[in-house]
Amino acid sequence: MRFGQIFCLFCAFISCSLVWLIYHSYKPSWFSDVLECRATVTKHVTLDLIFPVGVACAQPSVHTSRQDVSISTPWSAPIVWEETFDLVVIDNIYKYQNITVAATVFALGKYVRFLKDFLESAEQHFMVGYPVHYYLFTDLPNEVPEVKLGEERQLTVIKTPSLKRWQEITQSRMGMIEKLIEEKLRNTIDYIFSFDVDTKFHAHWGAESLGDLVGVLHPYLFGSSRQQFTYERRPESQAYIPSEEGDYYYEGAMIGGRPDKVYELAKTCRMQIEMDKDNQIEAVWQDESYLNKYFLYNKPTKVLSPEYMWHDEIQKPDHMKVVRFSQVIKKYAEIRPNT
Ligand SMILES: CC(=O)N[C@H]1[C@@H](OP(=O)(O)OP(=O)(O)OC[C@H]2O[C@@H](n3ccc(=O)[nH]c3=O)[C@H](O)[C@@H]2O)O[C@H](CO)[C@H](O)[C@@H]1O
Ligand SMILES: [Mn+2]
Repeated sequence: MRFGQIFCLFCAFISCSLVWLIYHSYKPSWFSDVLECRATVTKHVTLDLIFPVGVACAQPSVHTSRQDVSISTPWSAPIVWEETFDLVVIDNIYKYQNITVAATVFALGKYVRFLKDFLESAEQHFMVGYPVHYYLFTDLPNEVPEVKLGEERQLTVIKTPSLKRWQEITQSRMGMIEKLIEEKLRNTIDYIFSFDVDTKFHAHWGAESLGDLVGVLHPYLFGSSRQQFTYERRPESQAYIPSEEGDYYYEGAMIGGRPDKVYELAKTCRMQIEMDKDNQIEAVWQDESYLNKYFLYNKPTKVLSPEYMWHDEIQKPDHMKVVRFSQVIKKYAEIRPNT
Protein backbone atom coordinates (compact mmCIF):
# COMPACT_ATOMS: atom_id res chain seq x y z
CA MET A 1 0.00 0.00 0.00
CA ARG A 2 1.18 3.43 -0.83
CA PHE A 3 1.86 5.94 1.96
CA GLY A 4 -1.14 8.10 0.89
CA GLN A 5 -3.59 5.18 1.24
CA ILE A 6 -2.17 4.21 4.62
CA PHE A 7 -2.49 7.80 5.77
CA CYS A 8 -6.14 7.95 4.61
CA LEU A 9 -6.96 4.71 6.41
CA PHE A 10 -5.24 6.00 9.53
CA CYS A 11 -7.26 9.24 9.44
CA ALA A 12 -10.53 7.33 8.94
CA PHE A 13 -9.68 5.08 11.90
CA ILE A 14 -8.88 8.07 14.13
CA SER A 15 -12.13 9.85 13.12
CA CYS A 16 -14.27 6.75 13.81
CA SER A 17 -12.58 6.24 17.16
CA LEU A 18 -13.18 9.86 18.08
CA VAL A 19 -16.88 9.68 17.23
CA TRP A 20 -17.21 6.40 19.16
CA LEU A 21 -15.42 7.91 22.16
CA ILE A 22 -17.55 11.05 22.20
CA TYR A 23 -20.75 9.05 21.84
CA HIS A 24 -20.08 6.36 24.45
CA SER A 25 -17.84 7.79 27.10
CA TYR A 26 -17.63 11.53 26.92
CA LYS A 27 -21.26 12.32 26.00
CA PRO A 28 -21.19 16.12 25.87
CA SER A 29 -24.42 17.91 26.75
CA TRP A 30 -25.78 18.28 23.23
CA PHE A 31 -25.48 14.52 22.81
CA SER A 32 -27.36 13.88 26.04
CA ASP A 33 -29.98 16.40 24.95
CA VAL A 34 -30.49 14.48 21.74
CA LEU A 35 -30.74 11.23 23.70
CA GLU A 36 -33.10 12.75 26.29
CA CYS A 37 -35.23 14.19 23.56
CA ARG A 38 -35.63 10.77 22.03
CA ALA A 39 -36.51 9.31 25.42
CA THR A 40 -39.15 12.00 25.96
CA VAL A 41 -40.81 11.32 22.66
CA THR A 42 -40.99 7.57 23.17
CA LYS A 43 -42.00 7.72 26.84
CA HIS A 44 -44.86 10.15 26.47
CA VAL A 45 -48.30 9.22 25.38
CA THR A 46 -49.57 10.27 22.02
CA LEU A 47 -51.23 13.65 21.78
CA ASP A 48 -53.72 12.23 19.31
CA LEU A 49 -57.13 11.54 20.78
CA ILE A 50 -57.36 7.93 19.65
CA PHE A 51 -60.80 6.41 20.20
CA PRO A 52 -61.23 2.63 20.21
CA VAL A 53 -63.25 1.00 17.44
CA GLY A 54 -66.75 -0.21 18.25
CA VAL A 55 -67.47 1.68 21.48
CA ALA A 56 -71.05 2.89 21.75
CA CYS A 57 -71.60 6.43 22.96
CA ALA A 58 -74.23 9.14 22.65
CA GLN A 59 -74.21 11.26 19.50
CA PRO A 60 -72.92 14.77 20.26
CA SER A 61 -75.42 17.59 19.84
CA VAL A 62 -74.65 20.38 17.39
CA HIS A 63 -76.29 22.86 19.76
CA THR A 64 -74.57 24.27 22.81
CA SER A 65 -75.07 22.00 25.80
CA ARG A 66 -75.30 24.86 28.31
CA GLN A 67 -77.28 28.06 27.73
CA ASP A 68 -76.56 29.60 31.12
CA VAL A 69 -72.75 29.74 31.11
CA SER A 70 -69.96 30.21 28.62
CA ILE A 71 -68.32 26.93 27.68
CA SER A 72 -65.44 28.31 25.65
CA THR A 73 -62.89 31.10 26.02
CA PRO A 74 -62.24 33.69 23.26
CA TRP A 75 -59.15 31.64 22.32
CA SER A 76 -61.31 28.52 21.95
CA ALA A 77 -60.22 26.69 25.06
CA PRO A 78 -63.01 24.68 26.65
CA ILE A 79 -64.47 25.85 29.96
CA VAL A 80 -65.40 22.61 31.67
CA TRP A 81 -68.87 22.43 33.25
CA GLU A 82 -71.19 19.58 34.07
CA GLU A 83 -73.05 18.54 30.86
CA THR A 84 -70.26 19.74 28.56
CA PHE A 85 -68.43 16.41 28.33
CA ASP A 86 -69.26 12.74 27.96
CA LEU A 87 -67.25 10.58 30.35
CA VAL A 88 -67.70 7.49 28.21
CA VAL A 89 -65.88 9.28 25.39
CA ILE A 90 -63.27 10.91 27.64
CA ASP A 91 -62.35 7.72 29.50
CA ASN A 92 -62.20 5.66 26.34
CA ILE A 93 -59.61 8.09 25.01
CA TYR A 94 -57.44 8.47 28.10
CA LYS A 95 -57.64 4.96 29.60
CA TYR A 96 -55.99 3.53 26.49
CA GLN A 97 -53.17 6.03 26.69
CA ASN A 98 -51.99 4.59 30.04
CA ILE A 99 -51.44 8.05 31.41
CA THR A 100 -49.89 8.73 34.80
CA VAL A 101 -50.78 11.76 36.89
CA ALA A 102 -48.81 13.51 39.63
CA ALA A 103 -50.55 15.59 42.30
CA THR A 104 -48.54 17.90 44.52
CA VAL A 105 -49.82 19.19 47.82
CA PHE A 106 -48.11 21.26 50.49
CA ALA A 107 -48.84 21.00 54.21
CA LEU A 108 -46.54 23.00 56.42
CA GLY A 109 -47.10 23.69 60.11
CA LYS A 110 -50.71 23.45 61.22
CA TYR A 111 -51.93 22.82 57.69
CA VAL A 112 -51.11 19.11 58.17
CA ARG A 113 -54.54 18.88 59.80
CA PHE A 114 -56.15 19.19 56.36
CA LEU A 115 -54.25 16.25 54.87
CA LYS A 116 -56.55 13.44 55.97
CA ASP A 117 -59.66 14.90 54.36
CA PHE A 118 -57.75 16.00 51.28
CA LEU A 119 -56.22 12.58 50.63
CA GLU A 120 -59.25 10.51 51.60
CA SER A 121 -61.55 12.57 49.41
CA ALA A 122 -59.03 12.55 46.54
CA GLU A 123 -58.99 8.76 46.70
CA GLN A 124 -62.77 8.79 46.30
CA HIS A 125 -63.06 11.35 43.53
CA PHE A 126 -59.79 12.48 41.92
CA MET A 127 -58.75 10.69 38.71
CA VAL A 128 -60.30 7.45 39.90
CA GLY A 129 -59.17 4.56 37.70
CA TYR A 130 -55.92 6.30 36.70
CA PRO A 131 -52.47 5.91 38.27
CA VAL A 132 -51.88 8.86 40.60
CA HIS A 133 -48.67 9.69 42.45
CA TYR A 134 -49.10 12.23 45.26
CA TYR A 135 -46.06 14.30 46.19
CA LEU A 136 -46.59 15.71 49.63
CA PHE A 137 -44.31 18.49 50.83
CA THR A 138 -44.26 18.95 54.60
CA ASP A 139 -42.02 20.03 57.45
CA LEU A 140 -43.81 17.53 59.71
CA PRO A 141 -43.45 14.12 58.04
CA ASN A 142 -44.29 12.30 61.28
CA GLU A 143 -47.72 13.91 61.31
CA VAL A 144 -48.74 12.71 57.88
CA PRO A 145 -51.88 10.60 58.44
CA GLU A 146 -52.13 7.04 57.19
CA VAL A 147 -54.55 6.95 54.34
CA LYS A 148 -55.34 3.77 52.47
CA LEU A 149 -54.53 4.32 48.82
CA GLY A 150 -56.14 2.53 45.91
CA GLU A 151 -54.45 0.33 43.36
CA GLU A 152 -51.77 2.09 41.27
CA ARG A 153 -51.85 5.07 43.61
CA GLN A 154 -48.87 6.07 45.72
CA LEU A 155 -47.64 8.83 47.96
CA THR A 156 -44.15 10.25 48.39
CA VAL A 157 -43.45 12.52 51.35
CA ILE A 158 -40.84 15.21 50.74
CA LYS A 159 -39.38 16.83 53.84
CA THR A 160 -39.43 20.58 53.48
CA PRO A 161 -37.89 23.27 55.72
CA SER A 162 -40.35 25.21 57.86
CA LEU A 163 -40.97 28.84 56.93
CA LYS A 164 -42.00 31.64 59.26
CA ARG A 165 -44.47 33.57 57.10
CA TRP A 166 -47.54 32.06 55.40
CA GLN A 167 -46.93 34.37 52.46
CA GLU A 168 -43.57 32.72 51.90
CA ILE A 169 -45.03 29.24 52.29
CA THR A 170 -47.68 29.77 49.64
CA GLN A 171 -45.24 31.50 47.26
CA SER A 172 -42.48 28.93 47.78
CA ARG A 173 -44.67 26.30 46.18
CA MET A 174 -43.80 27.56 42.70
CA GLY A 175 -40.09 26.89 43.20
CA MET A 176 -40.75 23.46 44.68
CA ILE A 177 -42.99 22.43 41.81
CA GLU A 178 -40.36 23.67 39.35
CA LYS A 179 -37.63 21.64 41.08
CA LEU A 180 -39.74 18.49 41.38
CA ILE A 181 -40.59 18.53 37.69
CA GLU A 182 -37.02 19.31 36.69
CA GLU A 183 -35.46 16.61 38.83
CA LYS A 184 -38.06 13.85 38.88
CA LEU A 185 -41.16 14.23 36.80
CA ARG A 186 -40.25 15.71 33.46
CA ASN A 187 -40.04 12.40 31.65
CA THR A 188 -41.90 10.09 33.98
CA ILE A 189 -45.44 11.45 34.16
CA ASP A 190 -47.95 12.76 31.67
CA TYR A 191 -49.92 15.31 33.67
CA ILE A 192 -49.44 17.18 36.92
CA PHE A 193 -51.85 19.02 39.20
CA SER A 194 -51.02 21.09 42.26
CA PHE A 195 -53.57 21.74 44.98
CA ASP A 196 -54.08 23.79 48.12
CA VAL A 197 -54.34 21.38 51.05
CA ASP A 198 -57.18 23.16 52.88
CA THR A 199 -59.56 21.58 50.40
CA LYS A 200 -61.80 18.61 49.85
CA PHE A 201 -63.10 16.70 46.83
CA HIS A 202 -66.87 16.12 46.82
CA ALA A 203 -67.60 14.66 43.40
CA HIS A 204 -65.99 13.37 40.22
CA TRP A 205 -62.80 15.16 39.04
CA GLY A 206 -61.49 13.11 36.14
CA ALA A 207 -59.80 13.05 32.75
CA GLU A 208 -62.07 15.82 31.40
CA SER A 209 -59.78 18.16 33.37
CA LEU A 210 -56.63 17.14 31.47
CA GLY A 211 -54.97 19.62 29.16
CA ASP A 212 -51.61 21.14 28.26
CA LEU A 213 -52.07 24.05 30.65
CA VAL A 214 -55.04 24.12 33.00
CA GLY A 215 -56.40 26.90 35.22
CA VAL A 216 -59.52 27.18 37.36
CA LEU A 217 -61.95 30.10 37.69
CA HIS A 218 -62.26 31.81 41.04
CA PRO A 219 -65.80 31.33 42.38
CA TYR A 220 -66.04 34.77 44.04
CA LEU A 221 -64.88 36.71 41.00
CA PHE A 222 -66.72 34.66 38.41
CA GLY A 223 -68.83 37.14 36.46
CA SER A 224 -67.05 40.24 37.79
CA SER A 225 -65.67 42.90 35.48
CA ARG A 226 -61.92 42.91 34.84
CA GLN A 227 -61.63 46.18 36.77
CA GLN A 228 -62.97 44.36 39.83
CA PHE A 229 -60.50 41.49 39.58
CA THR A 230 -58.03 41.55 42.46
CA TYR A 231 -55.01 41.54 40.14
CA GLU A 232 -51.79 43.22 41.27
CA ARG A 233 -52.21 46.86 40.24
CA ARG A 234 -48.84 48.35 41.21
CA PRO A 235 -46.66 48.74 38.09
CA GLU A 236 -43.54 48.16 40.23
CA SER A 237 -44.54 44.52 40.74
CA GLN A 238 -43.76 41.78 38.23
CA ALA A 239 -47.37 40.62 38.71
CA TYR A 240 -48.79 43.96 37.46
CA ILE A 241 -51.80 43.86 35.18
CA PRO A 242 -53.23 47.16 33.83
CA SER A 243 -56.93 47.80 34.48
CA GLU A 244 -57.87 47.54 30.81
CA GLU A 245 -56.47 44.01 30.50
CA GLY A 246 -57.57 40.64 31.85
CA ASP A 247 -59.67 37.65 30.78
CA TYR A 248 -60.71 35.88 33.97
CA TYR A 249 -59.59 35.74 37.57
CA TYR A 250 -57.98 32.35 38.15
CA GLU A 251 -57.68 30.82 41.57
CA GLY A 252 -54.20 30.12 42.94
CA ALA A 253 -55.26 26.94 44.69
CA MET A 254 -54.93 24.75 41.58
CA ILE A 255 -52.70 24.59 38.55
CA GLY A 256 -52.39 21.73 36.11
CA GLY A 257 -51.17 20.49 32.78
CA ARG A 258 -48.36 18.67 31.07
CA PRO A 259 -45.12 18.73 33.06
CA ASP A 260 -43.19 20.88 30.58
CA LYS A 261 -45.95 23.52 30.54
CA VAL A 262 -46.39 23.57 34.32
CA TYR A 263 -42.61 23.73 34.65
CA GLU A 264 -42.50 26.92 32.55
CA LEU A 265 -45.34 28.41 34.56
CA ALA A 266 -43.75 27.57 37.94
CA LYS A 267 -40.31 28.75 36.85
CA THR A 268 -41.61 32.08 35.50
CA CYS A 269 -43.68 32.76 38.63
CA ARG A 270 -40.77 31.75 40.91
CA MET A 271 -38.43 34.12 39.07
CA GLN A 272 -40.91 36.99 39.22
CA ILE A 273 -41.53 36.37 42.93
CA GLU A 274 -37.75 36.55 43.50
CA MET A 275 -37.39 39.74 41.45
CA ASP A 276 -40.14 41.38 43.49
CA LYS A 277 -38.55 40.17 46.71
CA ASP A 278 -35.26 41.80 45.70
CA ASN A 279 -37.22 45.03 45.25
CA GLN A 280 -39.03 44.63 48.61
CA ILE A 281 -42.42 44.15 47.03
CA GLU A 282 -44.86 41.30 47.50
CA ALA A 283 -47.85 40.92 45.18
CA VAL A 284 -51.27 41.49 46.69
CA TRP A 285 -52.35 37.82 46.49
CA GLN A 286 -48.86 36.31 46.43
CA ASP A 287 -48.49 33.35 44.01
CA GLU A 288 -52.08 33.82 42.81
CA SER A 289 -51.19 37.27 41.45
CA TYR A 290 -48.21 35.96 39.45
CA LEU A 291 -50.33 33.06 38.23
CA ASN A 292 -52.97 35.47 36.91
CA LYS A 293 -50.29 37.46 35.13
CA TYR A 294 -48.90 34.26 33.61
CA PHE A 295 -52.29 33.05 32.39
CA LEU A 296 -53.05 36.42 30.83
CA TYR A 297 -50.06 36.16 28.51
CA ASN A 298 -49.83 32.35 28.30
CA LYS A 299 -53.44 31.34 27.84
CA PRO A 300 -54.51 28.08 29.46
CA THR A 301 -55.62 25.46 26.96
CA LYS A 302 -58.34 24.28 29.32
CA VAL A 303 -60.24 26.28 31.91
CA LEU A 304 -62.08 24.55 34.73
CA SER A 305 -65.32 26.12 35.92
CA PRO A 306 -65.88 26.96 39.60
CA GLU A 307 -67.34 23.43 39.99
CA TYR A 308 -63.67 22.51 40.35
CA MET A 309 -62.94 25.22 42.94
CA TRP A 310 -65.81 26.12 45.18
CA HIS A 311 -65.67 27.70 48.64
CA ASP A 312 -67.72 26.08 51.37
CA GLU A 313 -69.01 29.44 52.56
CA ILE A 314 -70.61 30.51 49.26
CA GLN A 315 -74.19 29.65 48.39
CA LYS A 316 -74.55 27.63 45.23
CA PRO A 317 -76.14 29.54 42.31
CA ASP A 318 -78.31 27.71 39.74
CA HIS A 319 -75.53 27.38 37.16
CA MET A 320 -73.55 25.27 39.65
CA LYS A 321 -74.97 21.81 39.07
CA VAL A 322 -72.25 20.09 41.06
CA VAL A 323 -69.48 20.99 43.50
CA ARG A 324 -66.48 18.79 42.76
CA PHE A 325 -63.84 20.41 44.93
CA SER A 326 -63.91 23.16 47.52
CA GLN A 327 -61.92 25.24 49.93
CA VAL A 328 -62.92 24.34 53.46
CA ILE A 329 -63.72 27.05 55.99
CA LYS A 330 -60.73 27.75 58.22
CA LYS A 331 -59.78 30.10 61.02
CA TYR A 332 -56.76 31.93 59.64
CA ALA A 333 -55.58 33.20 63.03
CA GLU A 334 -55.56 29.69 64.44
CA ILE A 335 -53.60 27.94 61.70
CA ARG A 336 -51.26 30.42 60.06
CA PRO A 337 -47.79 31.03 61.58
CA ASN A 338 -48.22 34.82 61.28
CA THR A 339 -50.96 37.29 60.51
C1 LIG B 1 -58.55 29.30 47.54
C2 LIG B 1 -57.53 30.29 47.20
O1 LIG B 1 -57.82 31.29 46.58
N1 LIG B 1 -56.30 30.00 47.57
C3 LIG B 1 -55.22 30.90 47.33
C4 LIG B 1 -55.37 32.09 48.28
O2 LIG B 1 -55.54 31.95 49.67
P1 LIG B 1 -55.80 30.82 50.77
O3 LIG B 1 -56.44 31.44 51.92
O4 LIG B 1 -56.48 29.64 50.24
O5 LIG B 1 -54.26 30.44 51.15
P2 LIG B 1 -53.84 29.30 52.16
O6 LIG B 1 -53.74 29.84 53.54
O7 LIG B 1 -54.69 28.11 51.98
O8 LIG B 1 -52.36 29.00 51.63
C5 LIG B 1 -52.16 28.33 50.41
C6 LIG B 1 -51.54 26.95 50.64
O9 LIG B 1 -50.21 27.09 51.17
C7 LIG B 1 -49.94 26.02 52.07
N2 LIG B 1 -49.72 26.55 53.44
C8 LIG B 1 -50.01 27.85 53.75
C9 LIG B 1 -49.74 28.34 55.03
C10 LIG B 1 -49.19 27.47 56.01
O10 LIG B 1 -48.94 27.84 57.16
N3 LIG B 1 -48.91 26.19 55.65
C11 LIG B 1 -49.17 25.70 54.40
O11 LIG B 1 -48.92 24.53 54.13
C12 LIG B 1 -51.16 25.09 52.02
O12 LIG B 1 -50.98 24.13 51.02
C13 LIG B 1 -52.26 26.05 51.64
O13 LIG B 1 -53.36 25.35 51.12
O14 LIG B 1 -54.24 32.94 48.10
C14 LIG B 1 -53.00 32.33 48.37
C15 LIG B 1 -51.96 33.41 48.26
O15 LIG B 1 -52.32 34.47 49.09
C16 LIG B 1 -52.74 31.18 47.42
O16 LIG B 1 -52.63 31.65 46.10
C17 LIG B 1 -53.89 30.21 47.56
O17 LIG B 1 -53.71 29.15 46.64
MN1 LIG C 1 -56.27 27.58 50.63
